[in-house]
Amino acid sequence: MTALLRFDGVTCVRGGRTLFEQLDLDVRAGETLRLSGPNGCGKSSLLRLAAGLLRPAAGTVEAAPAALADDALALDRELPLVAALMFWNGPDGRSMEMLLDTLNLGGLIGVPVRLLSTGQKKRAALARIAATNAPLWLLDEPVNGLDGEGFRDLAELIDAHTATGGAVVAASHVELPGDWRELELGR
Ligand SMILES: Nc1ncnc2c1ncn2[C@@H]1O[C@H](COP(=O)(O)OP(=O)(O)OP(=O)(O)O)[C@@H](O)[C@H]1O
Repeated sequence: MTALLRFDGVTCVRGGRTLFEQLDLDVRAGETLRLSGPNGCGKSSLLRLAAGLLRPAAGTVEAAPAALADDALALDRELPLVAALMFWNGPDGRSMEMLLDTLNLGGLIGVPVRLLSTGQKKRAALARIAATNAPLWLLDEPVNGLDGEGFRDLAELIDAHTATGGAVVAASHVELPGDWRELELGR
């Protein structure tokens, strides 16, 4: 199996504080990894390292093309939802119609992004990730704001992604639907 993410002896320092040291990690095609641990232990920082947005203080990070969903919605707030999402629709990305349907966003395609509710924005962020053709999904607290149905929709999206050779790394304080390998930081 191909590794879509590999950390080799990675040390992460932020604001002069060492969050983790000498971390080795492999995430392969078809795998899902949940990052857990207390507030401030470095879960989001690990995702940013994987996305190439942060440099390790030591060690190396190798990653396949990645899509990150964190606090930044990264969708034009003034555009109707479907137009904002189309910006991210990679040439080999999933069909937008199928995505909107899976995430129960079909009725909102003409609504400007800024008017979406918290849970709808979360769904839109997940649609953005899935609209790219990035094999590695990096999700920061993906179920925050989602209702029970959203939880199931996320599971369906992740299953489809891993079944087609993708991988997912998610930082979450709560259990996520499906089978996840777990990495606890800050111990
Ligand atoms: N830009 C920055 N400059 C300096 N320190 C930062 C920066 N961003 C984050 N930190 C610090 O790095 C540490 C880890 O933050 P991070 O967001 O990775 O934690 P986390 O495990 O995701 O936390 P939470 O569970 O609260 O989301 C925190 O102490 C935070 O204050």
